[in-house]
Amino acid sequence: MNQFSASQVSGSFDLWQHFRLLAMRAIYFGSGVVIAGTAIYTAAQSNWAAAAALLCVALGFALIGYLYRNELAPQWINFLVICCLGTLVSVSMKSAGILGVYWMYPILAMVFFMFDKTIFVLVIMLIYALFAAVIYQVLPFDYAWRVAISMLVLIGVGAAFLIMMASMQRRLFSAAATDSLTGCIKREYLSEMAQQALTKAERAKQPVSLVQIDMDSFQTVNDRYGYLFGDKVLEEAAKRIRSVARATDTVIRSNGAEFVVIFPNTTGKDAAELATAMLDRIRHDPFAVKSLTVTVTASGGLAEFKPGHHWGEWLGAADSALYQAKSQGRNRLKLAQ
Ligand SMILES: Nc1nc2c(ncn2[C@@H]2O[C@H](COP(=O)(O)OP(=O)(O)OP(=O)(O)O)[C@@H](O)[C@H]2O)c(=O)[nH]1
Repeated sequence: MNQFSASQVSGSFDLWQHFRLLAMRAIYFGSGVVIAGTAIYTAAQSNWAAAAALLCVALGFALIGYLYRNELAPQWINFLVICCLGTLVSVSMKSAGILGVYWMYPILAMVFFMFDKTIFVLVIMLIYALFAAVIYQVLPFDYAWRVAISMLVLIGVGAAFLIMMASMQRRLFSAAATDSLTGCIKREYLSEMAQQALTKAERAKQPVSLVQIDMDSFQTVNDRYGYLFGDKVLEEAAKRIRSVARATDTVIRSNGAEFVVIFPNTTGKDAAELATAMLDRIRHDPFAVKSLTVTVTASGGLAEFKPGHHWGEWLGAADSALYQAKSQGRNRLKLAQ
């Protein structure tokens, strides 16, 4: 329908992924610079072996930052990075005691940007468990429990921030992608929605169908009853289409008086039943605005996706079927062959 799922949000409008990319670049280069500084400090104390090791780590960070400056690094690289930082801080705790604690907080904060939500919880729990074990070993109990609790607070605040970001992003996407007249998704997102539906269907080896619904002789409706009346008809027609669509279906206003409905996990036969119900809902009850009541019909062209086809061919097949429906007298549904 016109609600947006998390996967739809993860399309072109993914602010969080963009923000993560910027943050990760800063994290890799920033960590590289900080570790290089520590290497210089260590060298100044004539601890050459440790200084050389730190310098290698710093160069490694800078290299990852450079290689992944335009895309997010794979999760396993981030996992190695976080393990490396965790180990450095744990070792520094052993030698510097409580001074090492100050590095634990930024590392915990980094985890929020480094991992996809699928493994984020696991990684943050692992890192927290490591840090908690080290602080309980190194610090007196009175310090250790306070530090452990303050870290939990940081994780809680970070998690609340992530949840708020996700909800804000959904709202922003919804506002930007919704057609103000009909409440359907705007035509600009049609190809993206079609491609997403195809990718999911191919991955899950499921059928997927779409129908293109076009209001019949809409120019005549506008000419006879006025453009504002036409607007009300489009608004109401979209509501009727959505009232038949299931929660998983996507309704897009693909043109002036035309809608596309994508039916995931639905064969052409089952989609035809839904599309017929949509056309019935449009034609059966007259559209009423003030004292004016007018019966309007619509035509539909339906196509089930054929494996190996391009999404453009899929839309083209539905378009040809719609053309047939129009040329055979309108007010009917045609299925693509
Ligand atoms: N009221 C209103 N009309 C619109 C809007 N967008 C497009 N239209 C009108 O919708 C009509 C679409 O016409 P067409 O689809 O080309 O042709 P038609 O008259 O519907 O005829 P067939 O499609 O052949 O049945 C045009 O007259 C457009 O001006 C809109 O937002 N509001």
